[in-house]
Amino acid sequence: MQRTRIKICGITREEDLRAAVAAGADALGFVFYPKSPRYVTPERAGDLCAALPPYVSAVALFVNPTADEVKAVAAKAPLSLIQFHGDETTGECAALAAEVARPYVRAFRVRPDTTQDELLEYERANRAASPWFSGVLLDTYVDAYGGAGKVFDWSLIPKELAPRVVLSGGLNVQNATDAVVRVRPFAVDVSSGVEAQKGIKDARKLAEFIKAVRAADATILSETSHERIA
Ligand SMILES: O=C(O)c1ccccc1N[C@@H]1O[C@H](COP(=O)(O)O)[C@@H](O)[C@H]1O
Repeated sequence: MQRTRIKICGITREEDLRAAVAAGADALGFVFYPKSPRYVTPERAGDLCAALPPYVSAVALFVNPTADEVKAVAAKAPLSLIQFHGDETTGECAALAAEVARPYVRAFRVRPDTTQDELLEYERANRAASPWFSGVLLDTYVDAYGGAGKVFDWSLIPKELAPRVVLSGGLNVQNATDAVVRVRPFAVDVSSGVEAQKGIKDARKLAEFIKAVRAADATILSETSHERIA
């Protein structure tokens, strides 16, 4: 069993970046969607990324970007991965990622009537579309693009897809352990659940969130080693 990877999204300040890294985050997200309260300019992201140690990834989150916007970010900040979180098409994501030669995850915003077949087909089609496609991120459908703090029904996630997905949408200190034990995703992504206010992280919530995910990892490990012995 691998440990669950953790991304903290919506970093706008160096002290939050340092707190997330100190707490054990694997990846940090920078939001390049001007309407978000967590928006940072490409220049600001570049400055913040200068404080990143090795082996911690920088993720660039876009909502319906132009090629020039993606290129401007790639030129200013050392991003490892793109997160497309808007209404981009499969082909647009593939073309934009190829243009800057970066892997990407693509958000699917889950509705109450989303089917398991729809989610499996979404992953299949994206994987077929581009060698830069890295995986599906599942968020909750709301009347906005993201960072809304709303949970969706995790039982909609197909069992065979779960080990490859990034689970997001309304995760927080209270539900993180349960989310990981129930879904067993590859990674989790949190933004508003570890904030003191919009765009400002809370160092204590960050540390507790990461502890809660690690507690889930320990539970899963002990369950799987019991299964192996039995
Ligand atoms: O964080 C934002 O401001 C944001 C804006 C536009 C699209 C996505 C955004 N964030 C992503 O939304 C999900 C869920 O966030 P939350 O934990 O429920 O607040 C997450 O993947 C963020 O990366």
